[in-house]
This record gives sequence, structure tokens and C-alpha cells, in this order.
Amino acid sequence: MTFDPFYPIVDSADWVARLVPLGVKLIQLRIKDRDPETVRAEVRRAEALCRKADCLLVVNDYWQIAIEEACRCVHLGQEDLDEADLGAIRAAGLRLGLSSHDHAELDRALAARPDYIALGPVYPTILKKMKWTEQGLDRVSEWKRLVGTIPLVAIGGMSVERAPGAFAAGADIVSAVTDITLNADPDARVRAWLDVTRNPGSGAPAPAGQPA
Ligand SMILES: Cc1ncc(COP(=O)(O)OP(=O)(O)O)c(N)n1
Ligand SMILES: Cc1nc(C(=O)O)sc1CCOP(=O)(O)O
Ligand SMILES: [Mg+2]
Repeated sequence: MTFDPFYPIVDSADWVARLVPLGVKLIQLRIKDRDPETVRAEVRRAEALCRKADCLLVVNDYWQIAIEEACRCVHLGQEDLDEADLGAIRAAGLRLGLSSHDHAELDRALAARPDYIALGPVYPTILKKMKWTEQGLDRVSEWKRLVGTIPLVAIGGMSVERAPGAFAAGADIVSAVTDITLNADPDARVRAWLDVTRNPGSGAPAPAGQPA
């Protein structure tokens, strides 16, 4: 199964409605701290928007809602795996993406035969507090050797300028949150992402203060 190389993550169906018409073909809905019925409504709307635009929606965390709302893909972290029913996810025909941060987590993820594996944080992230320090690009290359043909997602502190380095190191997909959502012009930023991920040679040089 192939995934689009550009993988934005957003926290509402409104964001999905904004980004999908720009040409995004893979997007994650990552909602935290909302009541389940709000999450369900957001998932339902986001999935409908994505289906219409031939975009794959990935539902973060809420695998039961994803099954019930006839979604096509879920993302789970290691803590989520403790509670998840992988058999039910597979029986419902959902694709599965899993997080990994060290070798033990990677082994556990590989054992679940996921459709992609994410490694992070490749660079420091401001989105959430994590116990993991930045993994770096050598780790991306090491992970690609270990996951083989399973698509590898690079996440954490990724930017348009850093994306070419992650692809060169072995990532198949690059995922980003704040580089888009906190940008002064998110639509223009998404267009730059689409350009750099579909034409990897077009990588813009890193601006001052942000090493590639
Ligand atoms: C593509 C991608 N990679 C990693 C994560 C992180 O998942 P998790 O560790 O479960 O943390 P939360 O995102 O749930 O806070 C992700 N969501 N997507
Ligand atoms: C949600 C998430 N998971 C990560 C991991 O390493 O598993 S890093 C991350 C945050 C990514 O946000 P940004 O692109 O703004 O750094
Ligand atoms: Mg999670």
C-alpha cells in the first residue's frame, strides 16, 4: 500500500476542510481532550470530506469510533496499543499506522504488522511534551533499514526545509503539525509542502535560524 509522502496532522474537521481542497491526499485527525460525541462528529465530517476528495483520513487514537464511522485508517501509539483490539481494527478493514521511539517499541510495532511505522521526534517538537529527545537523521536511516518495505513516517519538528533531508535519510512520508497550523499562511505553507514532497529536488534552502 502506498501513502502520499506529505502527511499533515490537524485537530479539527475545519482544518481538514481547509487543507484537502489544496491537494492533500493523506491527513490525520488528532483530537485531544474533547468529549466522545464531539470526536465522533468531527471524525464523521472529516471522513466524508476526505472520501469526496480521494484523500485518506487517518483517525488518531479513537479506533472504535473509526470503526463505527466506517473510516479507512487509524494511528495508534504504544499506550494506545495497550487498549486497542487489533483484530477488530483489521476485521473492519482499517489500515493501521503505529508510533515508535526506540528499538523495543519498534519491535512491538513490527509484530503488529502495521501499514506504516512512524519514528519521532526526528527534531525537537513544540506540540507536546515528550520523554524522547530528538532522534536525528541517522536514526531515520537506521529505522528504514529495520522496517524494510513498510512505509516509514518521519515526525517531530519537521518543516518544508527539513523534509528533503528526511527523505534522503530514508523516510517515505513526512508528517507535520505546527509547521502548518502555526504558520502565518497555512495554505501557502501546504502548497510548499506539496511541492517539496512531490518534487523532492525542489527543496528550498533552510532559512536562517532553522538548520535543514
Ligand atoms: C504519524 C504519527 N506519528 C506519531 C504519532 C504519535 O502518536 P502517539 O504516540 O499515540 O501520541 P498522540 O499523537 O496520540 O499524542 C501520531 N499521532 N502520528
Ligand atoms: C504527535 C507527535 N508524535 C510525535 C512522535 O514522536 O511520536 S512528535 C509529534 C508532534 C509533531 O508535531 P510538530 O510537527 O509540530 O513537531
Ligand atoms: Mg495516541
